[in-house]
Amino acid sequence: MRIDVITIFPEYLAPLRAALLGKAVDRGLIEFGVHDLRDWTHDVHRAVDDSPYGGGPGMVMKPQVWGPALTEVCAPRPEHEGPPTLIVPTPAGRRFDQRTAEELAECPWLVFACGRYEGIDERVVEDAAERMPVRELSIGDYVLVGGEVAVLTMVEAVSRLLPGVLGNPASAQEDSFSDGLLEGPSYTRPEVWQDRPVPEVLRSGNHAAIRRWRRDQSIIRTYHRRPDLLAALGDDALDKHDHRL
Ligand SMILES: NC(=O)c1ccno1
Repeated sequence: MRIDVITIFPEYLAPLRAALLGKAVDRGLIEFGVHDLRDWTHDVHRAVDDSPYGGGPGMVMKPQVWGPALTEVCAPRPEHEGPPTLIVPTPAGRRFDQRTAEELAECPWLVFACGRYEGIDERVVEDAAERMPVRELSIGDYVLVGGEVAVLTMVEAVSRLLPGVLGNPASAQEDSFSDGLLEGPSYTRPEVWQDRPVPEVLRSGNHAAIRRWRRDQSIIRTYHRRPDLLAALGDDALDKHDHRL
């Protein structure tokens, strides 16, 4: 997978080259390109924003800067048959969740456009959508100062799903949300800590009972913390879990 990020703060994306993601880059599983939007400015002040039409607070990012930046960064690449998928992080976007991460993990090339201020002139997205798939996505119902932190979140959620990135692929299959439920509690040594023992079933060696216990804990935790996820699953899916709350 190739991932390009366009931003006015390239240094914000430094974590992309650390830890797990850095190892994935070193192993050639992911190719990153980080681009400074100001490289496409034309004036001495390297301005990327201007006042909003219609008035109002804040500034809007200029189409004459974003347009050429996207044209160049999204230009056809010999190693990719088609155009990239353009992701625009915005609080006004559709919700980014585990399903979205799984969908994006299937894309061979992603380009992230990090907006700042009051966002990017709407015509930029409209124009890009004529040449490539565009997804405006939100990582949650809150407003960040810019898209960079959202990009780091989405890139990590997507990259960890790529074959070979996680040491044990089963980890991604058993994660929270992988089956629409929250992951249950986990334990490791010692067997007793602060007079709190590890649940006996986990030490029983009875793998069928352990699977059932973990499934029960997952459904109970989801019921108490995210009942909306249970509602979204519906009864059929819960029956699959063969559980009584
Ligand atoms: N909630 C978000 O994804 C977001 C992106 C930029 N600002 O907020």
